[in-house]
Amino acid sequence: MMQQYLSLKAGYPGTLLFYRMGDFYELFYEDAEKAARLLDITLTQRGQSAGQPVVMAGVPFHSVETYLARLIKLGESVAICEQVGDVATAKGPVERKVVRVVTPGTLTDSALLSEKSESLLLALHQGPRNSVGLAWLSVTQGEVHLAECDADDVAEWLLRIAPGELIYSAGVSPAFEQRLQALQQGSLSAPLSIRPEWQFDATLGRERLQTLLQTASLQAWSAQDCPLAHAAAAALLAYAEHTQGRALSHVHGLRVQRQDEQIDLPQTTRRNLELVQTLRGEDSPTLFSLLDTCMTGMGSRLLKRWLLEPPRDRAVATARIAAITLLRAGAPGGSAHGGPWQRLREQIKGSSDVERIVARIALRQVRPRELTGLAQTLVRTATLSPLLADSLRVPEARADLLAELARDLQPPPGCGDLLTRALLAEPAALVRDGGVINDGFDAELDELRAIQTHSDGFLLDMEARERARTGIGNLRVQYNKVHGFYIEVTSSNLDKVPEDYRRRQTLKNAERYITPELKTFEDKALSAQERALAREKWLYEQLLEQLDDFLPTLTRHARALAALDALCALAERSLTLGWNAPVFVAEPCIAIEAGRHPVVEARLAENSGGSFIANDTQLGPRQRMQIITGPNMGGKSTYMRQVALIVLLASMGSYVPAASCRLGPIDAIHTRIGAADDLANAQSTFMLEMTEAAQILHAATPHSLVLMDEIGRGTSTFDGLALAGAIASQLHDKTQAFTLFATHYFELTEFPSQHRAAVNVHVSAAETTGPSGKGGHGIVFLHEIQSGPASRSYGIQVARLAGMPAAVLRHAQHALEALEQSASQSRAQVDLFAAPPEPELAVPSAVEARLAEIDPDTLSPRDALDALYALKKLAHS
Ligand SMILES: Nc1ncnc2c1ncn2[C@@H]1O[C@H](COP(=O)(O)OP(=O)(O)OP(=O)(O)O)[C@@H](O)[C@H]1O
Repeated sequence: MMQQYLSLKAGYPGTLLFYRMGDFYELFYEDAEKAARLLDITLTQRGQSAGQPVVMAGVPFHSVETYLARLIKLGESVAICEQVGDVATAKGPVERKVVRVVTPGTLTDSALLSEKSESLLLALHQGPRNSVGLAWLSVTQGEVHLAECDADDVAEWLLRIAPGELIYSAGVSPAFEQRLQALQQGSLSAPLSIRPEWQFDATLGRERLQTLLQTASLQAWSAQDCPLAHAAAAALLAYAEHTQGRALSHVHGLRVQRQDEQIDLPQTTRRNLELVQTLRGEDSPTLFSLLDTCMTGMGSRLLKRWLLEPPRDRAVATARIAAITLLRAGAPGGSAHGGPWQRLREQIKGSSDVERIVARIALRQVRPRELTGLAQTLVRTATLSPLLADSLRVPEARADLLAELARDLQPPPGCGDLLTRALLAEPAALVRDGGVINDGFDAELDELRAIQTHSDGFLLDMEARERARTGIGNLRVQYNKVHGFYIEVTSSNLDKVPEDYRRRQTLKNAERYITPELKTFEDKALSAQERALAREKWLYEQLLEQLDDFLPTLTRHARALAALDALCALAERSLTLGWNAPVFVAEPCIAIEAGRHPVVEARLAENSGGSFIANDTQLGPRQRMQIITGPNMGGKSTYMRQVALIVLLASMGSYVPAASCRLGPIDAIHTRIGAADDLANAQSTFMLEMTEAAQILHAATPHSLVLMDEIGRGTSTFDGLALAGAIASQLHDKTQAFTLFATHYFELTEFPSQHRAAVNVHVSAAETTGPSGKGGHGIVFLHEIQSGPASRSYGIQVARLAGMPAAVLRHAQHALEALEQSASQSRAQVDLFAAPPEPELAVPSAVEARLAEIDPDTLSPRDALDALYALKKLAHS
């Protein structure tokens, strides 16, 4: 057995091998030690192999899911090795095989997956000239994504895609590998797996994709010209198939993602705007947790994708908004109830996760109860298509989104019927136990089952006959799993036992016997049971084969169901939260009337902390920048974020929390908002602040929205002020992005007087007489954005609100007055925003000129070395 184990294990190095032995999965040697440490299970020793005691640890098979979940969470992979041979006939150890490998990026088991997010596997291929190919997929989803990018942008792509596991070639350069490892130890928590270099082959990748999609060319997906991504796809598919133990026959979709197709939402923006996670790393309250009232996991996952991947092209958002308008229509008096969305949602409610079930059918991992769930869902969703057509009067031929969904929502004919005929209404959890296939579906199974059913009658009959024959009134004929059939006679009646009874078992107060007649019956009944089980297994496999034909239609059905669910959620939100449809225009602008921050507003409503004060925003070619001042706690951050959230919601195709919103083209939302030190990456607050600001200055365009919150505050006043002024000038003059620039530097309120496209606005606050007339002044935040600069900063008043001791406040007030006096005498002579003198026109040095002539890609190693010596010489000459 150890030989068998070791040869299986050799195929799965670096993976924990769960070796099935009876009711346990056992692990041996290092695997056992590792599992014992990670799972806190007992390590034992048994027997000897090659003269050494065998170290082992095991987990019971019925609770394997719990252990798997814990290991996967820790980034481990597990190979599941089952007994596949016949235990009864096996000579030596029964045949075993690894049936699947469970890895963090290729999960398919509903118990291991999060309902609301995808588990993604991503392959990276390092190409020549600083370029990289990416390919990724969710095994439960049926779509492969491809992309190519610059090596410098890989981190941003990876953080955006957030894969659960990352694979790369053993042939990447050490520098590339180091970068990946640094990233993994930082913000990307995905485990890394190294695969052999030959698996990253572009031609192989293209062929594999073509086979999956059953086409001769990838042209229809505009995916023919990305060889680096093809190479990544080759390794991706090989690995995914290796883990599942079979081909991914349900993968029928392909998408090439290009950097300029989506609105760029860098990782900092996602974090700062708390889109799917709060700054503390919790799931709520976030924009997504507020939006997600979907009825199904598929709907939630799709909604999240819409939120995080808004396209730049407005066609998709326009179609979704039009669909939401139709779904809301007819709600009496604009109330939150009674629109078509509500009737549709009642039907969607309780639907199974068709998308994942489809994948599990294709991978032969589906459980009987998932299939009955699918059958019930198909019955429910069969009503959706006519309901959509009816309530919206959407003619089938119309080309809008809802009409398209209505078409795709028609369940594949015959599929539900096949499932209902084939499966019992409440089947057993596992096919292994039998009790899955419906009566009347298969004549042979029915016959085998009949033998078992008739056995009850036979036993009663025999019991009566034997009682009469022996005169033992309490004689019983029974069956149990361990001992089979037997006749039980209590001790007091043993003298009446006839000759032909053979003893089978002795109990405390009784004896159990078998007779030739009972033995013959037992053989027949038990073999019928065994044959029925085998027949059921076979029928189940046949059923899955038949279901394969429905997979493409079921995939479309699942997508349509998810999309309708997400649209209904957006319709419901828009009514419940009082949102309005945005309008897209061609000219660059962000014009918002009475905008609100949806999450802060909801929180205020929940805690009955007063109502949210709505604010307008006007940004356009003539007014591209707002310098926002006002007291701490006044609402500057809230205002800036609300503008970004409204822009994002509109771009994903949702109604928005504003009375009206006109939006021009947007290519990115950048944010620089103070957060905690990134200690893990050894960056100080100020370093991080400057790094993020620099990235924004490089990436932003006139179509970007930029949020800058208190830039420069991480260093000394003069440094900070000087940098903030210079950054504002760059954004205004060169980048020309729509910019919201909140600051506590009063000096910056001078900025608009010298920059035509900038204006001052401030959040208003009112001073009140101090609490209970004790002197000093209090402050009331009005949270209203008004034009012009703030008159003062109120820092000391806010400190008073925070409970600062009175002595400290008096001290601070005194110092403030002195500072203000000296500042007013010395300021004004400095022009913060004057452009610096141009640096002398630099003539390229001899070294630079020589460098420009070199093309590294055409150099042999020898030439490169020569060039290096030549450069060094030039530098010293
Ligand atoms: N428009 C508004 N209506 C109602 N309450 C608001 C509004 N804006 C902000 N608030 C409340 O004020 C609190 C503080 O707002 P915010 O953090 O935006 O202030 P800030 O001006 O950025 O402060 P600081 O300068 O200290 O960072 C919010 O948590 C929210 O409860």
